[in-house]
Amino acid sequence: MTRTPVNVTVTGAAGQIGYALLFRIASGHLLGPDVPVNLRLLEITPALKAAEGTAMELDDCAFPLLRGIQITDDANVAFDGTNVALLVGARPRTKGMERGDLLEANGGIFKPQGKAINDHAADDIKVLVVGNPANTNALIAQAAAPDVPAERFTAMTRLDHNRALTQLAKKTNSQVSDIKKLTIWGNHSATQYPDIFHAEIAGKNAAEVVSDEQWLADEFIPTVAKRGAAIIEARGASSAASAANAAIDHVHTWVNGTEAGNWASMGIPSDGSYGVPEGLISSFPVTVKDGAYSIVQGLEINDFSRGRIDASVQELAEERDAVRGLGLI
Ligand SMILES: NC(=O)c1ccc[n+]([C@@H]2O[C@H](COP(=O)([O-])OP(=O)(O)OC[C@H]3O[C@@H](n4cnc5c(N)ncnc54)[C@H](O)[C@@H]3O)[C@@H](O)[C@H]2O)c1
Ligand SMILES: O=C(O)C[C@H](O)C(=O)O
Repeated sequence: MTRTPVNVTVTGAAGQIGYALLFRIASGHLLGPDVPVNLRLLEITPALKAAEGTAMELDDCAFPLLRGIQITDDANVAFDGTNVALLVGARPRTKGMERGDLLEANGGIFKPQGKAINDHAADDIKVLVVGNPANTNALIAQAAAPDVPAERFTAMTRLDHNRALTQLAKKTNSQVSDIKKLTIWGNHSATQYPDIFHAEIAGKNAAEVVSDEQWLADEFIPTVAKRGAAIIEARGASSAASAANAAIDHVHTWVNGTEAGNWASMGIPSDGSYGVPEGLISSFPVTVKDGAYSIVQGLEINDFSRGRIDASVQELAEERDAVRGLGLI
C-alpha cells in the first residue's frame, strides 16, 4: 500500500541546524523508514537562495522517501497542510541586546508563524520549537494558535537529555543504552535541572550508583546546563548536528512512542503537575503512546531537586510575564 506523504515544515532551513536536519528527515529518520515526506522549507527572503542550494543537494541524494520540496518565504504557504512543524529559525542574541529585545524580536517571528499554523496546518499538526529561547517561543506560537490544541506545541529539551545521558554514562562507566528514566526539568537554559534521582543504570538507581552529591551539584548539572555555551566557545558556532539529532529524536519519540520502562524529556504545556504553573511550557518526564504524550506522575521530588526545579520554573514564569508585557501572548 502506498502511504500518503507526511508534510514536514522546517523554518530556518538554510541555517546550520537546518543543514544537519533536512537530510535525516528525507532519509526516514524522523518518522520511520517507510514514511514518505514532503519537505517545506521556510526562510527569510535573503536566505531563499541558500535554501535552494540545500534543496539541490537533497535532490542529489535521490532519497526514495522524499516526494517533494517546496521553498518559500511565506509562512502561510509553508504551513499549509503541515503535519509536523520544526520551528528552528530564530533571532539570535547579538551584542548589546537585552533579554527583552530578544523576546520581542522572536515574538515577531513566532507569533505570525503560530497564526499561520492555526490557519493552515493539518488537524494532526505537531510542533517542535528549537529556536531559542525555545520554551517561550513555543508559548508565543501556541498563544497565536487558539484553534490548535495547546499540547501540540512543544519545545526541545531532548538535546539536554542526550547530553545528560552521555555525562552520566561516562561517570559510571556504563553505556547510554543502559540508562533509563533520566529527566530534564524546566527551561532550555542554564537553569534547567537534569535529574538522575529516578534514573536507572542497568536497573540500579543512578543516584545510588553515582553516590557523589558533590559531583552531581558541581560537575554534572553545570556541565549539562552550560553545554551549549561550551560548544559555542569551542566551535565558534552553536551546536548544530547534535541539535538536529535531538530534534529528530524528539519528533520520532512523539510519533512512534517511548519504549516500555523508559521515558523522555519534552518541553510541554504544564497541566500543573509537580507544582509547575499551568500553561508554562516546561520540560517534564513523559511517556508517549499512539502519538500522545503523558507526564509521568507520582515521582517523589526530594529537596535537592525541588529547589532546582522551582528556580528554572521561576525563570520560565518571568519570561512568560515579559512576553505578556510585550503583548506577545
Ligand atoms: N533547543 C535547543 O536545544 C537548541 C540547540 C541548539 C540551537 N538552538 C537554537 O536554534 C536556532 C537556530 O540555530 P542555527 O544554528 O540553525 O542558527 P542559524 O543562524 O545558522 O540559522 C537560523 C536560520 O533561521 C533563519 N530565519 C531567521 N528568521 C526566520 C524567519 N522569520 N522565518 C524563517 N527562517 C528564519 C535565518 O535566515 C537562518 O538561516 C537558534 O535560536 C539556536 O539558539 C536550540
Ligand atoms: O544556541 C545556544 O545558545 C545554545 C543551544 O541552545 C544549545 O543548547 O546548544
